[in-house]
Amino acid sequence: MSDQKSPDNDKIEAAKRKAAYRAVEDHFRSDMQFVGIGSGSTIVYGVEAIKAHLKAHPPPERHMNWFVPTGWASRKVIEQAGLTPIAFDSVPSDAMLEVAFDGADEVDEELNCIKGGGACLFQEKLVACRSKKFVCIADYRKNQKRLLTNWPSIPIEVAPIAHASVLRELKMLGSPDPKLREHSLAKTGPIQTDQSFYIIDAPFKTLLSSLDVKNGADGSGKDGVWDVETLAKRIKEINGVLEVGLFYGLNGKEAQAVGLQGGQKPVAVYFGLENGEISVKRYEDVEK
Ligand SMILES: O=C(CO)[C@H](O)[C@H](O)COP(=O)(O)O
Repeated sequence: MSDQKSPDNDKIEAAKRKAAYRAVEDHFRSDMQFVGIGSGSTIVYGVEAIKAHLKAHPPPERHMNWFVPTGWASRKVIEQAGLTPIAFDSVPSDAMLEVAFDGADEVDEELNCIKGGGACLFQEKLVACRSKKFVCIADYRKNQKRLLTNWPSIPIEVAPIAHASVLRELKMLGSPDPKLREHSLAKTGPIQTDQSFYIIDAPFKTLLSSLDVKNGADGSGKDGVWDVETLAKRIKEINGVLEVGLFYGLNGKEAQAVGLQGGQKPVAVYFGLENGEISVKRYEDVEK
């Protein structure tokens, strides 16, 4: 039976909504031209907040706000709010997105994220990396010291023809039981992404951070213990993998400071808390 109306669920939804409004208040302006919109249940509140902001602060005359979706569902959310979508590949090549708002499945204390619970990780990473800044919105359940604490597995997008060999290689990397994601009605088969690819969910031991490695921990995969960056790169090397749902490395501001286009990590994560407050983790405050 669904727990859609349980008090816990109400608390979670209220936390997401509050975090979304604060993130939009801090990072959205009506004169922005290209804005990325992620996927999932939390970003729906982000779009609601953007719509409210535009109503209260209309854009300059003849100015267009374009919203770049990260998949079919995200495009629907944009359209239903009466906002104007633009496909990622229609954004002019000399333009950056001013900001991208998106959710996450889990966030660690370095702001590394697991994404892809909703199977949209490939386009979410494209959009994050084309944005001056990725701003993440989440509720208190997602806030953990290390990745794979509460969230059980890493979503990986794979070419259908390669799924069996990718499963095999993931086991060789120490994932005890990687699984092809299927529809809840199993007879309809594996779920397909917006690229018509499959998703594999691969559990691993709780991941180390880059600070752990700096402090001497071994994240090379020996005994099945990995750090976020080493594992993400190793999985991405597997033939047939399109993208891995670990967002790590530089964020947009850090990337631009060294002459790169953009980064995978958020510049800030807005967590809605159980008590109705908001906790903001900013990259400036992360111990390096
Ligand atoms: O990565 C994602 C989709 O692929 C989502 O951002 C992530 O799964 C969070 O979703 P929700 O806001 O529903 O908890």
